[in-house]
Amino acid sequence: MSVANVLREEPVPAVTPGEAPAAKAPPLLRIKDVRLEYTTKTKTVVAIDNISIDVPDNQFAVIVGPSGCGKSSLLYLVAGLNEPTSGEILLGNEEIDGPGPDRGMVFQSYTLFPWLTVRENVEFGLKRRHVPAAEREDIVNRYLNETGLAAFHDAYPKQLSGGMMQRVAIARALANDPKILLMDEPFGALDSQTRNSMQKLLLRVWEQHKKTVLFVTHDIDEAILLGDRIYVMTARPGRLKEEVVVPIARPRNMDMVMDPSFIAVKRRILELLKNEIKDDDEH
Ligand SMILES: Nc1ncnc2c1ncn2[C@@H]1O[C@H](COP(=O)(O)OP(=O)(O)OP(=O)(O)O)[C@@H](O)[C@H]1O
Repeated sequence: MSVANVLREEPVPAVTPGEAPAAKAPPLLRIKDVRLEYTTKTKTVVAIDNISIDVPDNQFAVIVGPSGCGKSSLLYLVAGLNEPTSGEILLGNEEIDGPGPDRGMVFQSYTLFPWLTVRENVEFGLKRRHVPAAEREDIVNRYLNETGLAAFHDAYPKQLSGGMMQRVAIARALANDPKILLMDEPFGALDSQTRNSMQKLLLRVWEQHKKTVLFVTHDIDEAILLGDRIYVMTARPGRLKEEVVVPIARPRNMDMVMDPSFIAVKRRILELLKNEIKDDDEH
């Protein structure tokens, strides 16, 4: 559901969110005073301004914000695909200065290698790191099973639906055992039914591994369903408006979208976004 759609929903009674269990682990990801400018021939655009975020280990962190506020740009900085104009980003205690296998990426667009089978795609990073064949096979089989792909292990990407391709992308990212999974609207191109089943799958897989995730989405329901904490950004230049902790117990499922605690969090996020969405068309 888009932000605009959510904003048109009927009002619901106000409910105060309860306290979430405090995150005990120290931050795995530290984004410190980050500013990002894009300079083109004619102008300089400040995409992100002075963002500081600490994501604790084993947390599912979600970024929401108006279109063009710098969500993908922030994820690309964490991925090491671009550098901040100022500020720094630390993973563990190390400053990020380029892409690395400690970060697994899943994008909205399909990024599988078309010439490799499902199995070979999932195996790709393991092979590059010279993981022994028997171990590789165990790891790949495990993730193929967990993502429901075992029966399709010999298929090529062009034979798969969008949802199936994203399953492969998730399995491929997890097989490398990254410290953090970076997901940029991974279900944004899927129809709503496939999207729901992918959310279910991701919840199931995440409950199992509790891998730290940084997930970008426009979909507020998706953010609350998946996230432990949601970072709400302002319109461009993107700044952190508020960190909203999601006080909803796990395991979670789709039925929870009608729970008072879910609705209370949604109201809070919509309130935070209300003044930001107005500028949407300018980007
Ligand atoms: N390579 C680039 N050169 C110049 N400007 C850019 C570049 N990439 C992004 N921008 C601008 O930076 C701002 C942030 O873009 P970004 O894609 O990070 O936002 P977003 O929040 O992910 O947007 P959306 O929700 O629409 O996907 C936008 O105004 C965009 O036009």
